[in-house]
Amino acid sequence: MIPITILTGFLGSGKTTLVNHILKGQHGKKIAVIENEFGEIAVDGGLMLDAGQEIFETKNGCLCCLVRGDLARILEELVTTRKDQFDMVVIETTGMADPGPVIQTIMLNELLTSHFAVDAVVTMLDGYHLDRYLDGHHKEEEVYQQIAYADILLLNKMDLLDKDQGEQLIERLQTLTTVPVFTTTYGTVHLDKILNIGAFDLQRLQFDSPAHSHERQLPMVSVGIDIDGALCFDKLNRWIQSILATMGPNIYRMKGILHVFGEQDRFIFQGVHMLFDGQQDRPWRPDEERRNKLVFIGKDLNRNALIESFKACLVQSE
Ligand SMILES: Nc1nc2c(ncn2[C@@H]2O[C@H](COP(=O)(O)OP(=O)(O)OP(=O)(O)O)[C@@H](O)[C@H]2O)c(=O)[nH]1
Repeated sequence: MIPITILTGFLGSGKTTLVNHILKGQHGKKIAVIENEFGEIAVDGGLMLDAGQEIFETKNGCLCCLVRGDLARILEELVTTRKDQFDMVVIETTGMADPGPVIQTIMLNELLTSHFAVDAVVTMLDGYHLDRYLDGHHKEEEVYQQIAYADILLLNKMDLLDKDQGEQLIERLQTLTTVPVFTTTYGTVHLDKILNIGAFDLQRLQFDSPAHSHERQLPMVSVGIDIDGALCFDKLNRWIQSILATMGPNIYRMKGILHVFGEQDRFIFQGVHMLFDGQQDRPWRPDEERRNKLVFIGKDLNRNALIESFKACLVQSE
């Protein structure tokens, strides 16, 4: 049986960072990684190493693919046409999902159950924002669900916490679940701790969320922008400052690949609430269309204001 690891975790917790760690690692294992994303515009494919086609091979021989919806089809294709090319699978679920439907997709399909076995649900947690998601006004049911489903927890972003904060979070997690908690920074974890460990426990599928609440939560929405044209860097900077100041608490996740005027390199930006990171990336390829692709995921986002204020950063709008 081929083991499947289901990697889950809330928006911006560090799942894609861990996937890149797996794809880059010289671990000698043949791993097929399947990415699944939420958001109007697919950005993760562009942020992953060597993305470009539906299934591709990375430098260390891992297979990788990007799925929007049809998980069963991709797994069937892997097992019927590429079975000798990998010996384990990692599925990265969207930050908004509880992993239940992914597990069901596998377990209710005869072809899949004859080849695959769910090995573990690994849940990535954003240590920096975790308290916020577990408490009060900003409480996120999905985070509780992802903890409840987990066979292993990875408490990530330890670089942003001091020792006491880290210990307090671990203690808090131990009141919610009995599974092992490993701490990570940028998803760096020994793969033997999370892959092919035989930790999956079907019982966890029937849990009652300890945090089930009847408070009305605002729905999570996504706003995608996909336009051509070059951006004025100064205007872009001011725009980012202003959206962080006005919408930061409501922006759970933002990410994009941008075309900055006069630059040969792609500009990548990533954000989780007020934490923002923007940097130059690899050069645009000659055959690559220089478009600006961004996605915002959050609550109570003003779609028109976001789109129109972004368009005002294009050079031709001066
Ligand atoms: N400081 C710090 N930042 C991190 C760490 N891990 C990831 N990040 C940053 O957090 C942001 C989100 O990381 P991703 O790996 O894209 O998170 P994700 O869970 O795949 O996000 P989704 O797109 O919501 O699925 C990026 O800017 C990362 O560089 C960490 O350990 N420390």
